Amino acid sequence: MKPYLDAPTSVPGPGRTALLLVNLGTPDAPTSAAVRRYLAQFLHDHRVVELTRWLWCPLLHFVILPLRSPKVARKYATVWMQGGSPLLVYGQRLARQMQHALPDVQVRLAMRYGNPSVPDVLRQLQAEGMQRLLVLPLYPQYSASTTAAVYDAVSQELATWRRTPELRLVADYHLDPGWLDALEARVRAHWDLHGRADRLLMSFHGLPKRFEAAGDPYPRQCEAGARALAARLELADQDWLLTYQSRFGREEWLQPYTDKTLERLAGEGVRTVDVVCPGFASDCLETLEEIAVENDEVFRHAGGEVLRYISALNDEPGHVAALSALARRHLQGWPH
Ligand SMILES: C=CC1=C(C)c2cc3[nH]c(cc4nc(cc5[nH]c(cc1n2)c(C)c5CCC(=O)O)C(CCC(=O)O)=C4C)c(C)c3C=C
Ligand SMILES: [Fe+2]
Ligand SMILES: [Fe+2]
Repeated sequence: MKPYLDAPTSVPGPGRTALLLVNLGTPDAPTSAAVRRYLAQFLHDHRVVELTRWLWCPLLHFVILPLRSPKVARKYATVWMQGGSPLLVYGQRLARQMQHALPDVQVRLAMRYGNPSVPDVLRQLQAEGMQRLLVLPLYPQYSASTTAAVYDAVSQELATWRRTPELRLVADYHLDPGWLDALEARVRAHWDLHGRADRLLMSFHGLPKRFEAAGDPYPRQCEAGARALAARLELADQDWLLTYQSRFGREEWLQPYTDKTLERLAGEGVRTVDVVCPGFASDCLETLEEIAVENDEVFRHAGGEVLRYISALNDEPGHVAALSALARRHLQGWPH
């Protein structure tokens, strides 16, 4: 029998209720070794890659990690910030702002893969006397590959505790009015500054098409959120498009693909596009590099003139307010 991690005998600190924000994760450094460590953890998760390990492990260890790690490390180096990876830096700023908005709750950020890890942060909270835990995965749309993987990490850690906290898990917030308000304001602020492009592209992280057939609600939630945002922005059908980015591997992913759509639009004579990525709570490699650099090149190479990337909500006051209000609602009925 595995020994359980015992609760501390005296419970210090004011916060009995904790809010754990969890994002996907990121390497500790923009180096090949650090990226390899991170990708190895990420791509071993059965929620992310469902292939049998007899097949996947040799491919991962002998082909994907050696080839991909140095390449991806070079990309991370181009977006790296003073305090680390953008995903981590913006996440920490968001957590800090939300702590101000929720002073009676201990607000922490963890990463599903890499650091600060979910087990490490949960143990810190346990040492501080946590009795109730609300987990808010920073994914507006639910997917088994992201949201459920966060649930797994939390429950795997709590399975080793003798005294577990009361637990609530947020599934998604893809139609949350406060979150939509923040997104709408973000796009309108961009338009006020730069004017409107010919099209607004709403680009979401993709998923193998197989996930949709298996019942993952992700694509439906992306569509519903995109339609709601378009309605708030008073866009006509021909003025906006929903696309999926960040394909990984050879199989078919959700379509239409972002890069192919940009090529097509340029070919049809569209000169300018604004791109917003409503599935990313924080800017990261997939927005700052893949959209703002790679897809900008794709669009211009195909004859487009300007691709303007509209940054993620990050630690904007509207985002802080929306997620804090959302957390408040989920905390209802719990004493602090
Ligand atoms: C926002 C939702 C996300 C979904 C859904 C998602 C699914 C998914 N991703 C991969 C493979 C990779 N994703 C990578 C990076 C990455 N993915 C998300 C979000 C979602 N992924 C974020 C926020 C990030 C950025 C991390 C950062 O540090 O900036 C990567 C790593 C980068 C690379 O090697 O290209 C991979 C790999 C799969 C296979 C998948 C669904 C099954
Ligand atoms: Fe392996
Ligand atoms: Fe991803």
